[in-house]
Amino acid sequence: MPLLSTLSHVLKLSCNAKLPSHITSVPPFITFIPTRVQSYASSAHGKNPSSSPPRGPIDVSELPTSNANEREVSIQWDGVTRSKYHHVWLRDHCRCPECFHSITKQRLINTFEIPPDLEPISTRPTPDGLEVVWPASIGRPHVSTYPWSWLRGITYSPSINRESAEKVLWGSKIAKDPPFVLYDEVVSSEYGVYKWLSKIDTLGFCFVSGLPPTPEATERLASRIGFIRETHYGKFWDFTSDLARSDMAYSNIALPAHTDTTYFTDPCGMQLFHLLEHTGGTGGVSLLVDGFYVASILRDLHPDAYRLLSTIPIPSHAAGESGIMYRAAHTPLEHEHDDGATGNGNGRNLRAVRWNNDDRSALRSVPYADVPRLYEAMRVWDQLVTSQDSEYWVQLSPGSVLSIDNHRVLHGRSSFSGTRRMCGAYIGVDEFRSRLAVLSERFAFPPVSDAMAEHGERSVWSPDL
Ligand SMILES: C[N+](C)(C)CCCC[C@H](N)C(=O)O
Ligand SMILES: O=C(O)CCC(=O)C(=O)O
Repeated sequence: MPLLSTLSHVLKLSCNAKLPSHITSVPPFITFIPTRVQSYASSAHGKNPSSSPPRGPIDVSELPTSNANEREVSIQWDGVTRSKYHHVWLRDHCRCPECFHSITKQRLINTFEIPPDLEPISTRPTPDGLEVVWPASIGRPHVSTYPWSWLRGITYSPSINRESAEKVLWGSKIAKDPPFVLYDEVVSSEYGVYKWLSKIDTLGFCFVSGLPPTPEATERLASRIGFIRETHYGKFWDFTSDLARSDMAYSNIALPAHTDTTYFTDPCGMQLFHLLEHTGGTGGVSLLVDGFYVASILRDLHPDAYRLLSTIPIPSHAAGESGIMYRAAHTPLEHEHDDGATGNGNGRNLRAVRWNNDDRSALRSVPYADVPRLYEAMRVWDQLVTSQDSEYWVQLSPGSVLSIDNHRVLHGRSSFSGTRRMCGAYIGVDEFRSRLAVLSERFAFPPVSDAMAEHGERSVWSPDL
């Protein structure tokens, strides 16, 4: 299902807001977009088309104009849009074979030999880009040419909103049409993996259906993303309620909505769950909650609670085994290098949700005055997480894998009786993002870069470098 129709469909599903008074009825094809749906920039991949540079060669008659002063080069893109680039920045970003390794994509130039007061001998707009001639530093002048599309896409003055693929937030109504892909397509084609990972990147989870109900098929699926992340639970896990590991996941009690491995400084990025068997009992229903959706509600309705959960690190531990003592502290709401959440509480660059109240350690370093307010903030957060509007309960079954973005979607389960066997694996967030970024170079639209579109190879001017 194309993203747009997914978007409108999911928005319809998650829309609980009342219609504005002037709208008395909405034809089925029109989607009322609740104010709460925000796009969260993720550092995963791709670029929002609106921030993408102009594609392809520029018509010579429409070349941008440029001029240089003692500090920077200004480029006038059109009548109203202008960008400025410091000379030292331009020289440092030369990507000719002398300054940048075309195969390893690593810098060769020594940044710190560039004179801080460097000025170009000349700058000239050309059909291939901005040509800059630098004074001789090693015997002869150095000529750099910067493609227009690269300069436009990387402009930092003015900076552009580099939102990547938007996140589509959801509530309980996602149950009507949850995202899924087919196992055969994922194991047989790169495009199938791209579809799968794109859905996880956009929605935070995705089912993969049509698997053989075996650990082997599940492990094969996990390896389509990258290497499995081994932890103190082992590499590929196959578990039941026998307390084989000293963690309540290895029991039959209910687990409230949480994210895993909050006790790691780098919590696992993805996890796969495959229910292989449940006999002789009931329960064990799985729970999913979109942490980004809940955070958007918290930010709009309880900004003080949002700010507290964005600024106070909460400690967690894993200490069930005598030879294990993992400890780490994270703010439950973690942002891109954005001080918005700590400053004016806008927090529009939410990067991750870290929440596991059962694994939380003693609160030992919260300022006295903040303790009551922090408990109130956690209570409000918990009320939103456990609300009917947020909770998506789903009964897993053999042959279908649940894959989750553990930096966004909380998961849990109801208690159960009988014999229940679950297998799965963790994947590192960087493995997930790298795999999706590489697939996006081939399959994303619009193409990530002209070189990829034209030659199918990664250019030194790739906007992701
Ligand atoms: C997934 N697997 C059963 C292997 C481990 C579960 C770990 C659960 C732990 N309390 C946490 O939240 O990280
Ligand atoms: O048993 C389940 O369905 C989920 C267990 C769980 O929450 C976990 O392993 O983190």
